[in-house]
Amino acid sequence: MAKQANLYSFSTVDALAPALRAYVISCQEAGITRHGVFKVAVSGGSLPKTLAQALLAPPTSETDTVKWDKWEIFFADERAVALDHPDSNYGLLKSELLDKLQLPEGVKPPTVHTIDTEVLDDTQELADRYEQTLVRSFASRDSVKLPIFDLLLLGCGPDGHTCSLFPGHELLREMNAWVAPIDDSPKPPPRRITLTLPVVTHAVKVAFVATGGGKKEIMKEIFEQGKGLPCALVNEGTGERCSWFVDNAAVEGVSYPRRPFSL
Ligand SMILES: O=C(O)[C@H](O)[C@@H](O)[C@H](O)[C@H](O)COP(=O)(O)O
Repeated sequence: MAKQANLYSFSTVDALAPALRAYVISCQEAGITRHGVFKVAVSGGSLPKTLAQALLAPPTSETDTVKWDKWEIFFADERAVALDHPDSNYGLLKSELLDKLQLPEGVKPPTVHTIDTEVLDDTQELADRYEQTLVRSFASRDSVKLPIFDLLLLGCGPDGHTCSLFPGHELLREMNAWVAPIDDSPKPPPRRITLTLPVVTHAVKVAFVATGGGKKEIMKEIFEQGKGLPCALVNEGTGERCSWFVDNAAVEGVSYPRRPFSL
């Protein structure tokens, strides 16, 4: 039987954060070994806050280092708004994490790939331009069928959506584009762009962060039934390459086996 997603559950977000940090750093090291940089995409929602808690903590050993200068940060999904708009995922990551980095002198900040805000009125063009950004980073679209992120850091919505891939939406069937527009997102704001499912499932590693009791019903559905929910499709498409970092409240009553966290 194919190996399944890892479910790591912690008593609190405070207990989850150090494990998430260790996991991200191990993905960073693998990325640097593979191609000299760490290519990671992040979502919006509550993720940037938890990520900041994990990554802004002081190092506990010599190898426990976030090598920011090697990071290339992309957005797993982004809202079609200006970068300083309160709905911007970039804006959220900036205020929660990027603005708080204390880089030693001479260390360059991470490279952050934002959307092209010149074309906010046209989500197809916005998606196409973001795809071109990916093409430039991941080599030409002709030579690479799909980009391979070192890590995707994702959230899980109360309806089982992830990135801006919503249950039952036609975007789940998109097999060609790397980045797609959506104009009718059920979660506001409606106009967004998102990585497509094949890109998500092609990543070296995928990590979900889901916390709080508000997630327990959907976690039951994802892990016990699946029913074509976007998060379940990611689990199926990635198997053991996928890891869930959750708190106990989010998986109360979920029968899927938890694993003790280890790298
Ligand atoms: O921009 C977005 O809306 C997100 O990328 C979205 O996919 C988010 O990750 C989930 O809705 C979970 O959000 P929470 O972590 O806040 O529940």
